[in-house]
Amino acid sequence: MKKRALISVSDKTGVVEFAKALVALDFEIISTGGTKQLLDEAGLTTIAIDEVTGFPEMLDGRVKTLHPMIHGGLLARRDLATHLEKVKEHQIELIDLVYVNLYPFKETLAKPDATHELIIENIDIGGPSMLRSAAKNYAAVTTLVSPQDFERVLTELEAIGETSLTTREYLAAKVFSHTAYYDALIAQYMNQKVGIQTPEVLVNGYELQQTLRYGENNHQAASFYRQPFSTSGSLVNAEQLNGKELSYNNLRDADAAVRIIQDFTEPTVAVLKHMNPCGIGTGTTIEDAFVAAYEADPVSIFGGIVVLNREVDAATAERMHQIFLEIIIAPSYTPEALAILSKKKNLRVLALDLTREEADVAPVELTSVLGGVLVQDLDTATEQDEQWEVVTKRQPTEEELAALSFAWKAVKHVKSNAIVITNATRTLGVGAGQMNRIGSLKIAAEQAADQLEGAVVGSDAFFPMSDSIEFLASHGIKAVIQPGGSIKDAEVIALADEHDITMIFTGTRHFKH
Ligand SMILES: NC(=O)c1ncn([C@@H]2O[C@H](COP(=O)(O)O)[C@@H](O)[C@H]2O)c1NC=O
Repeated sequence: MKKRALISVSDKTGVVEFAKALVALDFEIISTGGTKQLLDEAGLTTIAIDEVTGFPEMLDGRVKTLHPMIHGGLLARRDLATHLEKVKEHQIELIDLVYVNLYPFKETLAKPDATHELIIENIDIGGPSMLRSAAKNYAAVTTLVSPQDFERVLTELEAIGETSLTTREYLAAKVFSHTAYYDALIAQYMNQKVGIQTPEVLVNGYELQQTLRYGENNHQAASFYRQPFSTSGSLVNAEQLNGKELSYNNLRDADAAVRIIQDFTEPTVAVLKHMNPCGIGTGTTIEDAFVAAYEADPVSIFGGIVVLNREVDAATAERMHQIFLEIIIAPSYTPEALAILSKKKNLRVLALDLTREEADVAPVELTSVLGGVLVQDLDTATEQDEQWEVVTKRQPTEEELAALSFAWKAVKHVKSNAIVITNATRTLGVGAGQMNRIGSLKIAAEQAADQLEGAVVGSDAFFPMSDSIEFLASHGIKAVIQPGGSIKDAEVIALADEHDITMIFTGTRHFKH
């Protein structure tokens, strides 16, 4: 007896060739409306689904294959006499192979003018049902969701007249991932539609972007997955113009770099090491900004990641060419600049639109912990200085205010406890990740060294002790910006007044762990 294949696909790429190959292997083909029409036009003889079900396709295609004549043929266990007797009793013919791809739900969501009604119509019901029935019965049924697997299946059929159990099981695993991802997209859409922010179960789906050579260390396996709808300013959209493949650590550093630069509008360059900025500089041109970022820390830039928020010109490229760098990220490069940077074959050069996407809902980030994930809104807050409060008697000068604004934008991107010492155009000292605040302050001050005259300090969280103020006073610092909110605020303010220091409270904390 001939074997039976059921083919019902929305994306019809390659389906004619696949069906022809199956027919040549002595399969008969059952098919639904549009798919059948295409196959018939290609000269194949196929069986209409309603011939099998005895029911017309109805309700605008909402009901076509949802029928015991189909699901019985897919689900019946071939090793159980009772099952085989039952299908025989109901004249259900067994189906051996299924190729289904689903209504384009994701593609519909991506259309800017898609109505809710259209989106709902693009939820496939019959397709996933068939895939699940067939995949559950992988002991006997071969299930395909993608042309990727045509070759493997056809090769086995040609060689031994059937697919191997290993292949059927592998394909079933793919199917269940495929339908789960499809449903995750539907769940996400519906949650967003009705405003469920904290669903009972979290079913985010991701698509493989690339496998990585290894993770943080070379004994750790790693891969990179992208969200279904990647946002602009995200590394998944970066075009690599030169250099070695990005590693796990590169991706994390590059991501941190993109986050920093998105908070700056004027020509700005940030240099990072291990996800912390070692220098941030601004200028009237991108070359000026690079010089400022370089001068911020000419030592740590060695092996660093550089992100620039303007097109890279030849002059800036020439400066960067003089230094050993890991990655350069910018929106674009002049041909001359790219030619200069490409002289180093390992230097990773990425072109990326750095604009932060305006989202309808707050973008969230997931952080894994042992046994779960934490979900939070991205820290996209960039406070307006009108909301800031000068809590000391001394008011900032205009120049100090510009420097404090810069310091506040910079310190947000430094690991806590974070202290930056800056002027209005660049960082002078960065104290990152120390276990006490004064420790970070001392590191930043040591780096700023003889540049403290007129410099200001930014602190990502409040000063829990007045010792930091004593330190600032003894180093001649005259202006500080911090969130405020400590039980010792009054003491800290009084001490700042005593030393004629200006202090601004922003009211917003920027911890970064
Ligand atoms: N309702 C059903 O019984 C049903 N059975 C199959 N489909 C889908 O219909 C599509 C193919 O339709 P056509 O062959 O008419 O172009 C496939 O994406 C398949 O997943 C169905 N449609 C949606 O649920």
